[in-house]
Amino acid sequence: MTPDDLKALIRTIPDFPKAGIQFRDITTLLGHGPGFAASVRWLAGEVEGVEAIAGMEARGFIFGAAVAARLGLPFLPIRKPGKLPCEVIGVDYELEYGVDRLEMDPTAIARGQNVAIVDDLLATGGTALAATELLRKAGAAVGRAAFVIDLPDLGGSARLAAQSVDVRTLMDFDGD
Ligand SMILES: O=P(O)(O)OC[C@H]1O[C@H](OP(=O)(O)OP(=O)(O)O)[C@H](O)[C@@H]1O
Ligand SMILES: Nc1ncnc2[nH]cnc12
Repeated sequence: MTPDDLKALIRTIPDFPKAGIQFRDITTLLGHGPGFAASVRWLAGEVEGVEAIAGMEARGFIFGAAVAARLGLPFLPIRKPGKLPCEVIGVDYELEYGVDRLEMDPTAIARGQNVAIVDDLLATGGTALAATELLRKAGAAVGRAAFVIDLPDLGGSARLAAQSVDVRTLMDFDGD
């Protein structure tokens, strides 16, 4: 399947979760077996060579865990607040339509371990930057991040690049 075939599987819902947001919904891609498989294959190819995959709750778990299993790598869940039973480190952040917090177990990775971030979508980059900060605090080397969808108008890709993260995106939606 081509990137255009995969893009055609994304559903756009206007004014969700707030007025003015064009919500790019992956539910329809996940519901298409060959499309989901092709997306996971593409993501895995972009991050091959790292030692672990980190994914952000919730949609990052879907793609991140599938990529980690495909590559035979550990998967590191970065969670929304209050979910992890252990001591955590956390970061508050802003995203396209709100504010939130991410937490992780700081003992989950070895110092210097080369970790790639995988998520469904990159918008302002708030989520991925918070994950990068957390992973680096825990001692990881974060050099790469891969996303199915980029919203380039919101600048996340440039923000991550400024933090020395090599960003890979399968498709973009720029105001269309
Ligand atoms: O680049 P940003 O502006 O930070 O936006 C991108 C983030 O927004 C969505 O997650 P959301 O917080 O909506 O949570 P969900 O995965 O639980 O749906 C998406 O899955 C990304 O993680
Ligand atoms: N426009 C958007 N569609 C889907 N998920 C998002 N996360 C942040 N912005 C989003």
